[in-house]
Amino acid sequence: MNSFKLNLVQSGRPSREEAEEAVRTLLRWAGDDPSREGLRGTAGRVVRAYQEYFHGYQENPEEILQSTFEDTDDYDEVVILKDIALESHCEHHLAPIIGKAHVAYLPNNRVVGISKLARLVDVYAKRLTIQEKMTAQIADTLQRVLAPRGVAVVVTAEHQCMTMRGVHKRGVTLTTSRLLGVFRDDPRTRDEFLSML
Ligand SMILES: Nc1nc2c(ncn2[C@@H]2O[C@H](COP(=O)(O)OP(=O)(O)OP(=O)(O)O)[C@@H](O)[C@H]2O)c(=O)[nH]1
Ligand SMILES: [Zn+2]
Repeated sequence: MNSFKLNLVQSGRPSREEAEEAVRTLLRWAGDDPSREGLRGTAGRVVRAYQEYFHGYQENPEEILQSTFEDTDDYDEVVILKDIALESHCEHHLAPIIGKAHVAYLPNNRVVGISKLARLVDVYAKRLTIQEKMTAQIADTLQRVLAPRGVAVVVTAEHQCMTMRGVHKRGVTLTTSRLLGVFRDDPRTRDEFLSML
């Protein structure tokens, strides 16, 4: 989502009290009484949890990648950050998506602090999404901002909407990838990346 669309979403944002009331409505819909003692604080907790689950809407992924280092002694090999824990939610059922992301790039003079790669994953994961879109967004943003010689992103995750409900299939993982630049065009670089995973 670009910043213009993001602002539109934000300007229509309900108040915290309205969000809590919506949670109480869902609790009544489930068949319970939101005013009973055990549930009295639940609406507030759920809204605070939503702030965590969806904090990616408040962040600008391009800003995260702004601080780069150029003093690398001409380092020109693949940089790969593996096994980045990924916590997201599907946009169809608001159910958790739990998995891992692997992010690689081949620098073109500039490198970025490795924590920023993990932060970039989080920005897109902490929004409502589907895995294909999240994978593409992570890769495309890296390519656009750092302009490296190539980018590769692989995400493997389990979708709770397939385990807790619906088709009820446990232990199924979905793998998605986006390869750009040399990772797409040069089989040796692609193989090197895949063998490092
Ligand atoms: N491609 C893709 N599909 C997803 C992702 N997350 C959830 N889905 C799927 O989105 C689909 C939504 O399908 P619908 O038929 O509209 O919804 P539904 O009736 O709840 O579907 P079931 O899950 O089959 O019960 C389901 O097949 C989900 O498995 C994702 O990240 N990528
Ligand atoms: Zn889903």
